[in-house]
Amino acid sequence: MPEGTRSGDLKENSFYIGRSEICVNASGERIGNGLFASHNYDSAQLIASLTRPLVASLSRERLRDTCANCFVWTEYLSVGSSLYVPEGTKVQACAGCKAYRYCSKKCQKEAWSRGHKHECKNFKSMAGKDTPNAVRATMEILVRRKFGLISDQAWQMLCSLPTHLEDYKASGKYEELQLMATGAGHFSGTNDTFPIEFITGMYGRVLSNSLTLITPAFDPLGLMFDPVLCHANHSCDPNAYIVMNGQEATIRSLRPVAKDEEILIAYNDTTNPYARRQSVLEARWFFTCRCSKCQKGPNLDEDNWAMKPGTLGKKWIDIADGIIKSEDWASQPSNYVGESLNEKRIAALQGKTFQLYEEESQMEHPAQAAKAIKEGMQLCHRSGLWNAYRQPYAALRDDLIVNLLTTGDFLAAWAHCAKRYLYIRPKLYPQSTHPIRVVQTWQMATLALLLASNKTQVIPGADMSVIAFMLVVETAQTSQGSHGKNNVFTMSIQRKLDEMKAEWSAGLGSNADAALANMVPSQRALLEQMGEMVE
Ligand SMILES: C[S@@+](CC[C@H](N)C(=O)[O-])C[C@H]1O[C@@H](n2cnc3c(N)ncnc32)[C@H](O)[C@@H]1O
Repeated sequence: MPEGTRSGDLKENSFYIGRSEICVNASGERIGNGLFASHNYDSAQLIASLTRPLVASLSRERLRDTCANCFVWTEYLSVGSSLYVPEGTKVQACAGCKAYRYCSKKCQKEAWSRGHKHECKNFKSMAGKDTPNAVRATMEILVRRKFGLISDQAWQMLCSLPTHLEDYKASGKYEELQLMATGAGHFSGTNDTFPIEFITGMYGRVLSNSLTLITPAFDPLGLMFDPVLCHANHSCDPNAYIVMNGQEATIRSLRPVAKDEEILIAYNDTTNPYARRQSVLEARWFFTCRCSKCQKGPNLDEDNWAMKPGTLGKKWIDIADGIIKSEDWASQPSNYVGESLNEKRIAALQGKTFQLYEEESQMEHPAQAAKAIKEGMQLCHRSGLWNAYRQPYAALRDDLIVNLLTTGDFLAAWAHCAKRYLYIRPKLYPQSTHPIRVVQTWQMATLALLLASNKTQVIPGADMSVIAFMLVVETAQTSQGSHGKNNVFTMSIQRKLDEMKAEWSAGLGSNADAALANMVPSQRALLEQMGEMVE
């Protein structure tokens, strides 16, 4: 792809596509394209904005409660999402296919002219079939191209993305790919337009290049596939990220990006240990990551254990040996720690915690999930091996907080939020404007507001309304950097802050600012004590 290529849908022409510096093979040859900055950017700046990803396909779970056009999610929202979704927002099924739902006539009309008019009957004929979203996305691409709704430029850019067909063949998944592609061609009525080999390649591109479609609060909704966004390569030490604002997708800088530097985002959780990151990237995207972080090997904070392998207690040695004997995953590369028996034992315990984490993330029932989360966290804590920030301990705690909020155990949720706020997030997300850190702090602020309104006594002397105010002030500032001033998430926090300031002024009069400033230091000190309430 020549330098200077731009997508027609871009609002800002602030990057170009060129030969990637990070996509290299073992001999250092450049084997792919990537996005490069056309200007210098400071951290927490907008690099580019797209009115809408070319294709966005909701997951099965979100099809029933999310607008297929503007992606507003309407039921059982996360704390982050419930901030900006107007109460009472509902979605209604398309009368034709009954598969897609829309929150308004306007959204339905937009989707209809974007291409749904050509695919509605296809989805109707698939009623009752549990079609994966990558197949639906492939069908949409094929239909829209067939009817001239994807420009030649966007099409060429899509077709230049790697299909990874050879990798699918090598991993024994090619036949399944062909089967799905045959279905996509048949049900979209495009098998007269595109040969099956081409459709298989396009399906391979969707599987290995699509990004996660998210809400502005980073809740996963499905996948997106876009000629520009999908040219961004991965780094475990990214300089940028994608944040959504309704339909709009923006690329923002996580740290300063120099003109002509490659724009790199994270495809997976970069807080995971080295071996885990490598194997996830290999399995899902078929590459060996040689980013600046991976080049340092398993020697960074993410790989630190809280104690030496040889000092593991007898009980844990027995548990680990039991796992090694009975479970295949104990010796998988993703759990690799080292060659000695003690390191293999640690790898087995690590494998167990990741297994529990992955299982609980799939569980729909909060009580079941809570059991697996607690088991995983106890293993991390009681074995003495894990620092609070080492994965999956930190991720289990994140899920525990959501679980406790769902079941109404607000005080326990608060204790874990305080622990995370003080001891975990500065390690995992050192930038104050890191979007995950900002969303987590907002979750904590909402909880503080709730505890304040319930007049919950967290610890003696604590005034949760002051603590809530401090957290809302913090997120109002940091969300401007993480999400941008015009993002619905940022604007809703700002509105909340204005409301709170008005309430404080009504209560304390013209001295409100000075009185609050007086209370903040002692409440901050109490908040630090709250970080010690849980293990
Ligand atoms: C979304 S595409 C990115 C654009 C792609 N590099 C291209 O040439 O069009 C994802 C694919 O890019 C490659 N890729 C992305 N990040 C990489 C990295 N850090 N190292 C090696 N290959 C990478 C992998 O082939 C991956 O499946």
